[in-house]
Amino acid sequence: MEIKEDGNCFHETKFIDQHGLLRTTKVPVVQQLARNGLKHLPDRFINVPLDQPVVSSFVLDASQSQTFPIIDVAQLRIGPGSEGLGRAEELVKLASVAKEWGMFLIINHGIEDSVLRDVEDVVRGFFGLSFEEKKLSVGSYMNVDNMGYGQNFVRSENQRLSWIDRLAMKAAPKEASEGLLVWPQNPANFRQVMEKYVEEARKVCNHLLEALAESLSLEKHVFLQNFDSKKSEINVRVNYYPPCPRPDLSLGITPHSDGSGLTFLTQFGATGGLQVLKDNKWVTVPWPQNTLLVGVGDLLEIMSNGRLRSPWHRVATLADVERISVTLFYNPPSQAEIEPVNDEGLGNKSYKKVIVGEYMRNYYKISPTIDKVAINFAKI
Ligand SMILES: O=C(O)CCC(=O)C(=O)O
Ligand SMILES: [Fe+2]
Repeated sequence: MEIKEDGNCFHETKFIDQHGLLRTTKVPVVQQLARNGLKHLPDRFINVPLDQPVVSSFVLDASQSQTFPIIDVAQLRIGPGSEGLGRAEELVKLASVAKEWGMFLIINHGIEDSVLRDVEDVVRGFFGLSFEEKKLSVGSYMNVDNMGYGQNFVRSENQRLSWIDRLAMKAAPKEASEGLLVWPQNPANFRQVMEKYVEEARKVCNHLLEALAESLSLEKHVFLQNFDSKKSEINVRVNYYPPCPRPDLSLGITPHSDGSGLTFLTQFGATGGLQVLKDNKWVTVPWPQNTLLVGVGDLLEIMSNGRLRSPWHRVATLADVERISVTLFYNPPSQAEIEPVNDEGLGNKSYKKVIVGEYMRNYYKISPTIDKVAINFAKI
């Protein structure tokens, strides 16, 4: 089916073509297609092989879901009496789920409900605006960092598209997006709310980086030492997945691993979109509302010399309901060099020293892809 551009409802996006020329193309605003009650999926949005429809994904049953335990962050904190069994057991659970899945759910993380509710309000506020209001509220950028309001990773005129509109910005360091209108002006408190959330999330991530190291019997600072408190980067991506007429044929995000250190996620609205490849099967992550999800990124895989692996994951769409997730990508400063931890028990190093910014540039250059190959950049 041909996609009719409805008034000005398209993302105008720039990309460098294979001859190195800067090109501009227009891609449909998915939310607008859904708002217009689209009944048939336009061909451009078919982004899975036709012989591998998304419905073949696999849901954990109750017994298997024990392999995906929820981590109680309060148990991990060091306080009076916390060196006892509770903390030790929680660290064992953390090591096991992080190694097996590359991602884990957390509760009792210390981020107030009101902070999360405010995030939900501003994000829904933004996506509740008309397209014109959204365009006025925030700029669109399609640079190497994939920022602004638009589609994910547009690289050519004719490429397949994902069933998503996304809003991406750099939240830390504070001056990272100076001069760019990447923070929505509407809702007016968007930036303030998001920055508060980001700083709360940073504390949790720092704590988890220490706990992850400890859970692997490493010195607790070995990962966290790479995350300078002033220069580390936190990029925010709000993923908006409207109801999709053919969830079997169109993914919200195609398979990828995150290029980050740690990824920190919350979701609003429906659950059941995130899937991870496990033992060669796409498994729907059993992610209930009111838990947050933390994922291992490529950079942490490198720092841990592959003891932790960044999971290969994707996002399925849903037929009747919208889903929103907010992803924080927590990275060491882009000038920082990272290398696998020095640990006798690990044997040979499988990854080399890399500069974070160079790793990320390569990651963006070759993503999206059909396999986890970006990490080869750091493999020995
Ligand atoms: O929407 C989700 O649950 C996951 C999003 C994701 O994988 C990403 O933003 O990298
Ligand atoms: Fe991801």
